[in-house]
Amino acid sequence: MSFQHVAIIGLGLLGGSIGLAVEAHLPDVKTTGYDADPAVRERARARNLCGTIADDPVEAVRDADLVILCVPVGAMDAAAKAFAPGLLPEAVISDVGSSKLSVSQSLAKALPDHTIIPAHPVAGTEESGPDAGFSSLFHQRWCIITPPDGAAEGQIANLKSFWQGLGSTVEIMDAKHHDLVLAVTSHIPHLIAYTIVGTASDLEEVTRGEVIKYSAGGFRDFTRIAASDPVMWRDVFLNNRDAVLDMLDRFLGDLALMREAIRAGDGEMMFDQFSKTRAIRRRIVEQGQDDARPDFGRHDHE
Ligand SMILES: NC(=O)C1=CN([C@@H]2O[C@H](COP(=O)(O)OP(=O)(O)OC[C@H]3O[C@@H](n4cnc5c(N)ncnc54)[C@H](O)[C@@H]3O)[C@@H](O)[C@H]2O)C=CC1
Ligand SMILES: O=C(O)C(=O)Cc1ccc(O)cc1
Repeated sequence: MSFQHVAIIGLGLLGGSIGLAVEAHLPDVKTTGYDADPAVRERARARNLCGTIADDPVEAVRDADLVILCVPVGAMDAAAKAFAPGLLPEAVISDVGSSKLSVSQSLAKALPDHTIIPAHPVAGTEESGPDAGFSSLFHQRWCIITPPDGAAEGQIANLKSFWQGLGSTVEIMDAKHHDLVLAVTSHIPHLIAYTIVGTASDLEEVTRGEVIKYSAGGFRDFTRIAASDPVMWRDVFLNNRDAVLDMLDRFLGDLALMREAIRAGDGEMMFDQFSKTRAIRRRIVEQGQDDARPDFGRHDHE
């Protein structure tokens, strides 16, 4: 049986978007939301992000058959402990965290008597907070579900059809593998953006306004990513340390090869490398996965 009452814990970009998407696509499913920040709850009420906004985490999950944690990965444990006393015994617990292994382990520890099926909608923007959410965020985006060993097939299928209902394509993956793949496709790109924007602004010359003035170059694309939420990304690097360090070593090795090519004037090496990466970009665009434009798909954004 599919879920009938979803509790959403954390009403920022992801939580708010889930609330709006359920209303738009699964109107028979009831939603109750909760956020630890009263100002966020107020905005959530004003925007009707959920059918009901509760002022208490225990009240928020009462009667819910699916609870989705939409808080920074470092806050999952505290958020789960706060609503635990209100849970139905049969409630399924899921989340949307950007890293999966440590979240899976901390939720299993915080809620030992419940079924936990973590997930990661690979859909987002650099914005955050209750005003950032929009109902089409998950359209034609991947959602990766990472069920622990022994999770009930029926509950996995229910979660899968929930995300399909919001417009996503679902993939099932092992949590550790997820963390390795996302380290290279999402976490390290964010780290590079944060670093290059920091490096540029630390330089004496560019602090005189030139960063902004000439930002039409490649730098501008990095500034979008580097504007992402600092709490969320701090938590991702604290919680996916091993996979990020592993992939960072690989990346730094490749960067050192590029430095050598530049030092040696090896134009052939650079041309070959840049041609390969251009082909990758063209493949992504052909597959319709170019969502880099900030306003992509936000038809209902207020
Ligand atoms: N921003 C993005 O593009 C994406 C984010 N994610 C993941 O989704 C999760 C949420 O991210 P966003 O919605 O972007 O963040 P956000 O900052 O927009 O919203 C998070 C909300 O959680 C609330 N919160 C923090 N601790 C809490 C607690 N203990 N109990 C209740 N509420 C609490 C905050 O007050 C805030 O309103 C993170 O785990 C992130 O890794 C996943 C995919 C994309
Ligand atoms: O804004 C962007 O380009 C993103 O990469 C959004 C994003 C951020 C974190 C995720 O776990 C998934 C997607």
